[in-house]
Amino acid sequence: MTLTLELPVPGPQEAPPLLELRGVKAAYEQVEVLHGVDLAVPAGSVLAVLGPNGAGKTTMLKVASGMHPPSGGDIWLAGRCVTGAAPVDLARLGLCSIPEGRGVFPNLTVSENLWMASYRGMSRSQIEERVFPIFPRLKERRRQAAGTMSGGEQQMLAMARAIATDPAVLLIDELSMGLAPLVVEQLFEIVARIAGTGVTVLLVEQFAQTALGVADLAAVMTGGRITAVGTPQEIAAGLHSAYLGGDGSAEEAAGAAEAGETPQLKGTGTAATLVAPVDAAMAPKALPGSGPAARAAESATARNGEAADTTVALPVAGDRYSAYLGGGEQGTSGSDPDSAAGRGGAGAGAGAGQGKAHGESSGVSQGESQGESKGETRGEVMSTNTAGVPPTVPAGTPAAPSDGPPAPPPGPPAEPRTHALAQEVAGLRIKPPSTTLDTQLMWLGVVLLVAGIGTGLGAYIMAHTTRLQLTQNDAIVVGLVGVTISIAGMALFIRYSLSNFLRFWIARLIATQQQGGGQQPPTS
Ligand SMILES: Nc1ncnc2c1ncn2[C@@H]1O[C@H](COP(=O)(O)OP(=O)(O)OP(=O)(O)O)[C@@H](O)[C@H]1O
Repeated sequence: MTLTLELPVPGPQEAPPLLELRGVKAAYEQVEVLHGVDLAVPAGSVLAVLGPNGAGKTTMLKVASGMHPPSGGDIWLAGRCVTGAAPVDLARLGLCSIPEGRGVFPNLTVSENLWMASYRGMSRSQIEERVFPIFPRLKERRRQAAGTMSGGEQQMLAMARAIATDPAVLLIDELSMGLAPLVVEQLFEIVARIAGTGVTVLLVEQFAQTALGVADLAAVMTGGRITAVGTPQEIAAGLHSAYLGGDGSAEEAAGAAEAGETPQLKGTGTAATLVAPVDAAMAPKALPGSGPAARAAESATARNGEAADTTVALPVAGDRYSAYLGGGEQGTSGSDPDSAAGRGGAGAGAGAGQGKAHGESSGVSQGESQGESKGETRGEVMSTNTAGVPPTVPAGTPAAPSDGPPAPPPGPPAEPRTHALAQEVAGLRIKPPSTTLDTQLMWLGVVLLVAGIGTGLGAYIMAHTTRLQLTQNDAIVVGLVGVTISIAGMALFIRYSLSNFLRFWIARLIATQQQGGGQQPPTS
């Protein structure tokens, strides 16, 4: 009898995740806080990790960026295991993090803070040219001490510094911390724009609604583990049923999303509690200008040669709606931040109600121009984008207002920097973790080597001096003992010092060959 096994063959477009945590454990002072985190971030996607206080989100990001050593598991970047790599090396490759609490230097000016990004080889003027068009507010305040700026501006500065390094992967920790909901919304909009340029984003947030609005994928972390992964809709529905005991339907979740207050996950342990209004947390808040479809439209605009409007003026309601329409024009009635917030909430509510966050909610159509009220491209804010697969836009989607210029068809987002990163990461030197015992054995090897040489020399000298006559046989025996000790010492030294060096070069050679014979660079 012949048994035939059909093994699944990966499709040609199935790229490995750009960043992956496999069974990652981490501890502080022997107390384990991550108990085996598995998470894969596809190239070019935005993955939002939600979770209550103390779940381990920050620790997870610290481990991913090399700032905290894992006590188990591995970190993979662009197909290579980078566990143990120094944070500065990962940052040089393009894995940048915006830490909780912003991490700006309060006594330095805005410009001086930005110049810190020059470690990636860019000049000061290049950094400013790159950042100021995106953050005009920072340009206005470039000579101001960072510590005297508002919380939102400081967070902007932290983001600007990360963007200045031309990152491939951005890790963002609690963007919303201590900020007003409207500012949070504006910052998340910038995140969406950054993602639209092909940057892979892993963000952790407690403000579920806004984070889900920009995410392609979402995950929930509780008690040091990832407990759910899915589309933002699935996660929103799951949270809803978990905390309210309802059926988690989108309709139910949508019902109270117009309440307007920013929801927050709170608590510790395996179950979080939601701070009121509970329902508002369930419906992902569709940020105009964010989400895969909007990013695709923006990317298409850039490809078609139009100047992509990357200026995020505050307030930015007009820009947000123009992003949906694929053009660079400002909306006609989008300058009122309050109404913008209201529209966002209403859009999210309606979207969740239909299962895919249609942004053409009544709120929008009331406040916006005729054309925008028909802009069904906004419906895809909640679509899933996995493994670099371009987000799709529903068939028959009108991409522009009927009386306006035809907008370019939405296309795939900008190419993620996967290939460049894969090449760079192949050459990354990872210093293997050396234990105290390793070091001690290495030094023992050195001591034995010296002692062996000394013994051999001593035997030679004694055999040739008249004061202490040794027979030739004695001299040979002592000499052989010395040589044996030297060889043992040399072996120990090589084992515990040089072998790490050799292993690195062999691994690098193999990785380079794999890269050369594998995926070809994308042709644009
Ligand atoms: N430096 C530290 N020393 C000791 N314990 C720590 C340290 N940092 C964090 N912890 C503990 O690790 C656990 C996870 O903390 P972590 O900050 O990663 O959680 P979090 O999900 O990011 O929480 P939050 O949302 O409040 O920032 C908590 O119990 C915390 O007390």
